Amino acid sequence: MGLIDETVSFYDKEASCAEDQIKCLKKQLLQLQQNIKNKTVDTSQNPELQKLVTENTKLKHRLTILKRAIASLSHSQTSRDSTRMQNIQEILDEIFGAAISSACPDITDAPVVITLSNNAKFGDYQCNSAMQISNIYKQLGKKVSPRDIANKIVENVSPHELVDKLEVAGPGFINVFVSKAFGLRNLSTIFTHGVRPPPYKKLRVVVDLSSPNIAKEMHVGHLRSTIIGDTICRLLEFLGHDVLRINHIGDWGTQFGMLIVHLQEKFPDYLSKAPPISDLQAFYKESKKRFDEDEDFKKRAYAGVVKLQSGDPNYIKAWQLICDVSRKEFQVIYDRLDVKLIERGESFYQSRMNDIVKELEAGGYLEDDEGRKVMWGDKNDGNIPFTVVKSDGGYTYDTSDLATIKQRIVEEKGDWLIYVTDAGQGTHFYILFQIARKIGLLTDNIRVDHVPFGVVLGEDKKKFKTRSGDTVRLIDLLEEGLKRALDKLKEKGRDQVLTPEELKQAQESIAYGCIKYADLSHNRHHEYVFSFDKMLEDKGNTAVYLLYAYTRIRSIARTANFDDKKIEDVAKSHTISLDHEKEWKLAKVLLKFPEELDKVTKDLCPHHLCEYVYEIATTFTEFYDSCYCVEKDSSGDIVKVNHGRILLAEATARVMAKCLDILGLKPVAKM
Ligand SMILES: NC(=[NH2+])NCCC[C@H](N)C(=O)O
Repeated sequence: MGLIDETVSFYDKEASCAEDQIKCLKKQLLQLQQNIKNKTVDTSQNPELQKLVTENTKLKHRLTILKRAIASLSHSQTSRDSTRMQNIQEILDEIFGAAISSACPDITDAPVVITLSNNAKFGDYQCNSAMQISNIYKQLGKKVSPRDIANKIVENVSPHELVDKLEVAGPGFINVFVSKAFGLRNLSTIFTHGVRPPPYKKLRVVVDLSSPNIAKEMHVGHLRSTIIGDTICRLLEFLGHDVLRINHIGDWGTQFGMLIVHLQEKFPDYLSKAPPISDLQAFYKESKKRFDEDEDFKKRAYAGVVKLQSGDPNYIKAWQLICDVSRKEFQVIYDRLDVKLIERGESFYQSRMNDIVKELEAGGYLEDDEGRKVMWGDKNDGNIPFTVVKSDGGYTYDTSDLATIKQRIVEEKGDWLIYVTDAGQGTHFYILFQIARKIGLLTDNIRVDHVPFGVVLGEDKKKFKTRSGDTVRLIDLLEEGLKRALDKLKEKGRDQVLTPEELKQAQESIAYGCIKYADLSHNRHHEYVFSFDKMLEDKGNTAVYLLYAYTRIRSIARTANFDDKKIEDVAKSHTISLDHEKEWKLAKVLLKFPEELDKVTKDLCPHHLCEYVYEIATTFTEFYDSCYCVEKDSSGDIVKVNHGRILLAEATARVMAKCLDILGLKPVAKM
């Protein structure tokens, strides 16, 4: 046998030996998997395995403890920041997390379940982990009662300023009572440093909102996107993030071919004299009619798109003229609603679309589909592919969003991308994110959200339309809101009391406030019925109720003749009063502010915040009904002022003001 043969046979043997080992390991693995499935890992047969499993459990456990320690360390460093309110839920998660790890060292990743208590008798928060942990023990063949576990957890909770008292109740609930000292210290930061959220890691967030289309109607769907998107931006800005508010207007579609050619043919001197196209919708309809009926025109329109997209100066000029008309109309709406946006429409991405198409092509991602170039996300999930290039070589909405996501990640260095559109575009964004992951653009450290919302219905529960069946013009809608708000104010006789200027401010505050709030207070996933009558009611969770409630709270300090300066002084010399049951109840609602913000940050559903601000208003009424702040005698002279309560009322007003501000509502001093 030659040297080569010998070597070959040696490696042959090695290989078959390795193969045997693999087979053996596979068998063991299979056995193990089977055992795990049957939840009866019989390690007693194999002491080696048993050792490994124990070792593994210990390691995992140490890892959990370490992770929690790191989290609590980094948190306690920031939470010692005495200039901000703290998130109670988060603190409880941490201290109970640590206590549970110590109490149940034999369980890895034991569940830490902390909820708000729905009955003050049972404390303010509850830890409900013991029941679940008892079940886990049961599966492991150990019988431990939830109550025993709960007691053990309580023994292991290290003392914290937040916790006044812990109580084991019922089958094994742990009731947590928040301490007044903690409450007082937290609420006092409102006077020393203003209403501030707990610290968040600053992120670069790109929010795509509003995004109407040039020359087409800006409809209620765009209004929803504007309102919901604006609130999300306001929230994230308040949390200290760096937010880029992008208005991705549709300014580059094929409709421009027909619009421009129609403009050129109807107003040949458009380059020197501004064409009368202020009614752009009518102009759009005219050109669309020609486009549909006249084959020749259609051809010229298609050629027009090509000219525009290749940058022909005359076409660009015409395009700008048309865009400007729409732009001005949009701006009127944004100004009225006080929404700030950066316009960056589809046209911005023209060259970037060329680039991304080239990249996808080079990466071998594109498939030919009857002349179209398509790209799949996950082929197995039943969705259709993206059309990246049409058969005529043009790009699509899909292509433009591939460019937006790349631009926002690569150029804007976004840590978090948010797209606010109607729910009908859900699949589009689902596929977009899949593709972005597939090409390595979207990585795990970047958060992306499509924020969908349901359709707006009329009171007849059908699609929101005017009586004649046309889409409702937003400007008309806002005008009607103004008219109805004024009627409401007059009905209450406010026109007799307020100055014309005050009346106008109240009218605008109510009109725009109620339109925004009606939208925001509904779970955005559902459709909602647009009803001026409902939104202008002054009872229940409406903007009108809240704006009135807020003004009333603000006026309390005024009755005591306290101005801002005086309140600052009082805040230095007195403490917020928390003794009365209703005072403490109100205070605890205010203390929830950080966790309410956190909730909205997680699921981007603003209705949580609406429910919260409503809770503040109703709890305040309860407090005010049983606790006097300013006492006057029969002649109206002040006989007693309760400084601590005025401070509590003022703290309430400030938290409420912050919530209203995030919701885009503008309270006025008098209404
Ligand atoms: N990047 C985006 N796709 N943003 C949303 C655009 C919305 C689109 N213009 C429409 O009216 O439906």
